[in-house]
Amino acid sequence: MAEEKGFFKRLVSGLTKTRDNIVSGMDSIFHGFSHIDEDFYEELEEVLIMGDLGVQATEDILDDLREKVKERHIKEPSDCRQILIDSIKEQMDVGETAYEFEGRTSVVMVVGVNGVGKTTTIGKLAGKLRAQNKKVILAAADTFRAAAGEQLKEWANRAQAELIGGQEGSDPAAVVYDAVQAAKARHADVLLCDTAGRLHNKKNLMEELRKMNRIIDREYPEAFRETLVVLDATTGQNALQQAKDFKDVADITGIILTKMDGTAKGGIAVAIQAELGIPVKYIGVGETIEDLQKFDADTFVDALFAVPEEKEE
Ligand SMILES: Nc1nc2c(ncn2[C@@H]2O[C@H](COP(=O)(O)OP(=O)(O)OP(=O)(O)O)[C@@H](O)[C@H]2O)c(=O)[nH]1
Repeated sequence: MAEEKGFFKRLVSGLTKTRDNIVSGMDSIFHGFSHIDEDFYEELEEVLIMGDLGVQATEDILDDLREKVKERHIKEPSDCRQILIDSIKEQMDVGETAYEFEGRTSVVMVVGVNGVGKTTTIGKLAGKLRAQNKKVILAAADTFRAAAGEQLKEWANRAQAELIGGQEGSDPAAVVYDAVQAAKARHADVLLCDTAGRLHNKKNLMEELRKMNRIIDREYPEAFRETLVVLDATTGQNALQQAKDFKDVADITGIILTKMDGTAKGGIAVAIQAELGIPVKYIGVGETIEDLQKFDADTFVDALFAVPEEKEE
């Protein structure tokens, strides 16, 4: 319980810039307007768009707000605050997020373009699983980028996980094949595959991912499967676009949003869940191995709209 409280506090403080960007703007609208009119909705719309909630989610949230204002005969702008909070939660609802792979023999494919924090995130995830006493193997199947393998090796050491790699420029599918054999032989709980994410050639990327998936299907049919996309929250709408692009080429089961600490663009989590219906499973909140947290939309929205002073003890 105390830990939960600490977690919420940290989340509240980590979201300071996002809060300044979205909630402060909203609150000044709720207090600045004396009645609810078109200008009121327009200004709210601007704040939501500027807060990276995305065009689609913003429209849906405001449609819902308009409807409820009408239904409930609401006159006071400030009475809209709670409706808006509930509406954001509703738009983000993707059902209960499952973390089944954490408790089963599984293969987790991790995709994401260079620079988003993919390697760091895989290291953190390996650390998290190791802390649960799982046997973890990492596959360095991002053979395209020089030094990616080296960096992953460091993380593997840190997390005490085993690393299966290949030569730079070698076939990623061959690395995955070797890693699957190792995972089976050593009775690994989770095989985490660091795969390349070069989005400029979607057809090749799709082929590459298909090839890897075929190998896993054939060689390791008993393994539970998960495909996670790593996105950099600080890139806002670009992150949303990347998620869409990856969704086009693979069956994405979850998203990891990195660099949520200190960004003003945390609203992107709303856009991703509302527009794509894919759960954000984890958020990165710093550079160390402990800085990966499970994401829960309701807690996120509550933390975003929390008044920080009130949460201090
Ligand atoms: N503040 C912060 N920094 C992070 C987070 N995740 C990653 N980083 C940093 O982002 C930088 C890039 O991370 P890498 O893991 O090298 O990301 P990458 O370049 O995507 O790796 P590849 O995809 O393998 O090329 C590093 O300096 C990380 O420490 C996070 O959640 N918060």
